[in-house]
Order: sequence, then structure tokens, then C-alpha cells
Amino acid sequence: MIEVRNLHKSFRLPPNHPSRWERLKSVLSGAGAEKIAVREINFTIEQGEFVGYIGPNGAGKSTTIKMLAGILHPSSGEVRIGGLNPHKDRRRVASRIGVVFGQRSQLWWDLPVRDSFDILAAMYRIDPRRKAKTLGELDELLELRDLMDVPVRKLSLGQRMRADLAAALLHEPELLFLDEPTIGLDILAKRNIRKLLSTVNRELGKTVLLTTHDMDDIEQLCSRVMVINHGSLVYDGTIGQLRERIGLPTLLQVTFTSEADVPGPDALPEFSIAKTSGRGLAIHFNRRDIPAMEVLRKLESFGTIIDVHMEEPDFEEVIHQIY
Ligand SMILES: Nc1ncnc2c1ncn2[C@@H]1O[C@H](COP(=O)(O)OP(=O)(O)OP(=O)(O)O)[C@@H](O)[C@H]1O
Repeated sequence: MIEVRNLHKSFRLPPNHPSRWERLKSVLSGAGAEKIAVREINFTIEQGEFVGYIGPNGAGKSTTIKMLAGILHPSSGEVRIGGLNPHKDRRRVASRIGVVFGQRSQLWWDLPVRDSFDILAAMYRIDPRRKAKTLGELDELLELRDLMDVPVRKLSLGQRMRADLAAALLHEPELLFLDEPTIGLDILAKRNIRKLLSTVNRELGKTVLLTTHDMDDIEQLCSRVMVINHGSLVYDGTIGQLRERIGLPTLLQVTFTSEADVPGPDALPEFSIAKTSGRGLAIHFNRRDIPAMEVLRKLESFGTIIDVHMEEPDFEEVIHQIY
């Protein structure tokens, strides 16, 4: 669905000369410092995937997405969306992509939601019967009926996200770019939007690329995560593998039927005891060094276990380690 090969984008920063004429001359002659926003990145996203694209501010996420959407021209390298070059085939690629920005709406602020849908349908030249059918399906999923006659500025943020999602899906794109779709929402609204996004991916079969600073979005939605830092792709894989690679400790708490006979730390080099209290024992271990099942087997040799609780390292912490 998306193929990116050696994709590179650099910007020429205007020199900081006090004279406007000198600045203009430098820009025209190609002088000025070079800022590399995206550095020779490679990835492929298959149809139906839900991929998180994360990185700190200024890492190169928006620049990548703009090149995928054909808004920016790469300095070098290649992008293919369903085999098409987004820059050369911008109109056809646009018809295959839907975009949702959490920070700004693509709907017309003072118009009722219905009018925005009408304008978008005209822009994408959607056949009226097709539009009615798609809107009916989207209404079932996103519960749009009560929003249709309300001006966008009067919608709550959660309602606006539902309307924006419908607007992005109205022309039936196969691919969805989501930029901070849960920003500013309260916990309940976040949960609701995540559920909808998951349905859009699983049931409508849309391929999704999500950029977010909310690690819960990533953890709850994405089967795969790509991390960009200083323009370079520094990780591409599952969240589980990322945790393993960083090697932060996992916490395992067990309760024995009676007070256990736990040997001293020297006899247990693979893990560290975090806490012992009566029948309870909490240990830290590293999945990189030893699988969880093996740890459990060792603990079983200390007594009969009746309860097990495991806590993975906080994803936020994992990401912090990469940045
Ligand atoms: N038009 C431009 N001219 C010069 N530099 C730019 C331009 N657009 C982006 N940059 C620079 O390229 C780098 C990557 O920017 P980009 O907007 O892609 O980051 P981002 O990962 O999307 O950040 P954020 O999370 O803050 O949105 C930044 O250093 C930015 O200042």
C-alpha cells in the first residue's frame, strides 16, 4: 500500500543576514544552511495495517506525511501509494487518502456539518447515491445524525472528531492519515474515538498511519510502531520487541500458598527481588535475558504459586529511552 525508499528531505534555511537584499541573493544562489528533516528512510506498509509513527517534536513526522500525501516533493528517494507517485499523480493519490488533524478541522467552521459533507462530496465528485449510501454507513458507525444540522463551531471536541472522521472517509479512501486524533479529549471521549478508529481499521479495512504523542493511542491501537528521531527511522517493529530491545525491567508479583523459602540474591542472578512480604514476592527481570515462563518456573521451585501479576515497563518510559 505504501512504499518508501531512501526518502530524503532537506530544507535550505534562509541565511541570517541583516540586509534583505543579501538574504534574497543567498537564497537565489542556493546558499544558506541545510536542514535535513527526513534522512534516507525506508519502510513498507501493507494494506490493513495500523501503524504508529512517533517521534519527538521536530523529528520529521509531518514532513514524511506531507511527502506521502504529495504536498511536499522529496529531495531524493521515492514514495509509492498503491503504486502511484503522490507528487506526479496527486489527484489520484488524494482520492485514496483521508486525513484527520486533531488540531484543526477540515470542516467549515460556521456551516452545519451537513454542508461540509456536501462541499466535500462536490470536491471529490462523489455520485449523490454513492454519497447517501456512504453517509448512511458512516452514520451507523459514528452516530452522525444528531450532529448534521449543528454548526461545526458548536460541536464538542469529541463530536467534532467524529464529524472529521466521517469527512475523511466520505470519499472512501483506502488509507487514513491521523495526526493527533485524540489530542485534548477527556478520557471517555479518547476511549470512544480509539474504539471508532479500531473499527475503521478492522471492519472497514482501512490502512491507518497514526502520528501521536499519546502513548496510550499507540499501545491500544497499533500493531506496529515506527520511531523517527532527528529525521532517521530508529525503530520499526512491534511494541513488545521495542520493550525488549530497550531492556527495561518487567515486574512480576507472585503469591504463594504459604510463606516461601526464597534463596538469597546470589542464587538468583537473572532477576532482582523488589519486595518480599509474607506469602508475596515481587521481582524485576529483563525479558532480554530470560523469558517470563522460565522466571515463573524458577519461582515455582520456592513454593506453590496461587496468584501471578505481571507489569510491563511503561511504554512512555521505553520511548523516553530511545529519544
Ligand atoms: N518548510 C520548512 N523549512 C525549513 N525547515 C523545516 C520546514 N518544515 C520543517 N522543517 C524542519 O524540519 C524538521 C522536521 O519537522 P517536522 O514538522 O517534520 O517535525 P515533526 O516530527 O512533525 O514535529 P512535531 O511533532 O512538532 O509536529 C524540523 O527541524 C523543522 O523545523
